[in-house]
Amino acid sequence: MTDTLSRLAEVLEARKGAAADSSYVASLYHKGLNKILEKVGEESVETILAAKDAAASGDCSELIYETADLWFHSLVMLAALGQHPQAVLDELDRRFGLSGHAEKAARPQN
Ligand SMILES: N=c1c2ncn([C@@H]3O[C@H](COP(=O)(O)OP(=O)(O)OP(=O)(O)O)[C@@H](O)[C@H]3O)c2ncn1[C@@H]1O[C@H](COP(=O)(O)O)[C@@H](O)[C@H]1O
Repeated sequence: MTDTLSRLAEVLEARKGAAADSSYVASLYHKGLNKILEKVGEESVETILAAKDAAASGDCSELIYETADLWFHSLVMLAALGQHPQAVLDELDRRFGLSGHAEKAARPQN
């Protein structure tokens, strides 16, 4: 699972030097952070709507598709800000060893 994130992170990094019209990710970088954040917002809403539909119909295929779009655009956002997905996995690993109250107390301050 983490191998997929690593390979995708490598591709996202490589797209930083690419021409705007050469790929979708390159075009997002050229449009800038606001466009990337707009896409994260759009995909969040689409994921929520797909979850509501999945709960009503029992069919989760659209929910999986939209969640992949949301994860992907979140990775583009992190890459645009110089962050690797490993940082998020490290944070989840850190929380894994903490109980609810301890986790809140131990949250790193920015
Ligand atoms: N995982 C993805 C991925 N998921 C979703 N998308 C794109 O995200 C867009 C989301 O759909 P929308 O309809 O919301 O977007 P749109 O209408 O194209 O764009 P807007 O003009 O509305 O912003 C689609 O164009 C999808 O093709 C992705 N594009 C690329 N990847 C990965 O990123 C890698 C690099 O992609 P390129 O930079 O395109 O080579 C690829 O090899 C893939 O592994």
